[in-house]
Amino acid sequence: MSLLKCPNESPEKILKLFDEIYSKTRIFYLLKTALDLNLFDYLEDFKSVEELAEILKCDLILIEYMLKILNNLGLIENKVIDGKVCYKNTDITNIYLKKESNYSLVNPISYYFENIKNWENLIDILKNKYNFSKTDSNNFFPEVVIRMADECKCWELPKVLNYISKYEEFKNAKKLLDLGGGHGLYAIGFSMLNKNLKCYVFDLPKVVEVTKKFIEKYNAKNVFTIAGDFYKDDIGKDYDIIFTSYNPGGKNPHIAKKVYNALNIGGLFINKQFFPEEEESIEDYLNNMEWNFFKPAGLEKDRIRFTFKGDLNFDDYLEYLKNLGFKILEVINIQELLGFECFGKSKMIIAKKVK
Ligand SMILES: C[S@@+](CC[C@H](N)C(=O)[O-])C[C@H]1O[C@@H](n2cnc3c(N)ncnc32)[C@H](O)[C@@H]1O
Repeated sequence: MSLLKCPNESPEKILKLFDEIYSKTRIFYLLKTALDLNLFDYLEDFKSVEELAEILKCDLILIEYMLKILNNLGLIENKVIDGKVCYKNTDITNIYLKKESNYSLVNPISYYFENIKNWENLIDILKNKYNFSKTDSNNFFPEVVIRMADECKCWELPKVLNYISKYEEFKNAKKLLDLGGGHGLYAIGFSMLNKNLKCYVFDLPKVVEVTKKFIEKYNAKNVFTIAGDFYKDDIGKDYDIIFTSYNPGGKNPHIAKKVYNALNIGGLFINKQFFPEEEESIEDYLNNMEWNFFKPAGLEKDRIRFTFKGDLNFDDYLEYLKNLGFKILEVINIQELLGFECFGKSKMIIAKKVK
């Protein structure tokens, strides 16, 4: 091996790949630390680096750099006050990154910090050294739905509620089912928009215990829970609206049939789901890998993220609904409704039972 001769290809690509990824990973852990320290809760008003380091009991130089980085990321802004550089949250940080804010995303974001541990253990997961089927869906979902509540109430929930409230069928409805409703915020919101509506949240027994707490929190007098498993149990009948959002049965023909049977003629089936149909980007591959890390009992996951055994693809699902006796009134692209895309592409189908 000669020290005087270079290999045929430069190492630039390899070194840059690792360097770029390392930089992003450092930012990831820096953000985690900022949230762990509740740093943004202290930056509602301008504070100097010294003041903040003192409050947090942290190293002055390191805090100074941390603030410079957060400033660079657009999460905080700076101003010189009495000759000292001071920092405070930008508006978006005040809304979403303070623990105590009404629209705090701190809990949903903590999902990333939990999940990254799986990637640290990837070799064990790949070699199946971990038993990732230990938990079942009844124990797995209560925590998930609390996170989803915090997340949806920031944007998706009000957008969806207001969209649906325009429908005459909604205005005239008396009985609504939120199937796999989890936290129940959709049902609670619907009951606020139509005072004559009785709303039922159907979900697994341990999840409805969480739903009840949200019902109490929002003092929702017209919202009730039904504990059950929608694959096995009766979901009730005589509904004017059946709403369902991101539930594992949302692309399943048997659940669609149950919904059809439980709806009144003229009633609406409103189904908001991810319909992942292509797998092409590195993000898709990563997400699908992650989806396969973990298989709670009671959930028949399929290979692609957000899909389950027996699911239909989007076109076949619409065809199936039409054959059952639904008229498809609208398909809404959720990312257009939200104004941005995150977590993948989802659609909301609004179908009317016509026969
Ligand atoms: C991803 S969460 C969606 C929660 C809520 N609908 C939302 O969009 O924010 C899926 C929900 O389906 C419920 N679920 C899953 N399997 C179920 C089953 N077999 N029977 C009843 N509910 C189920 C979960 O407990 C959870 O509340």
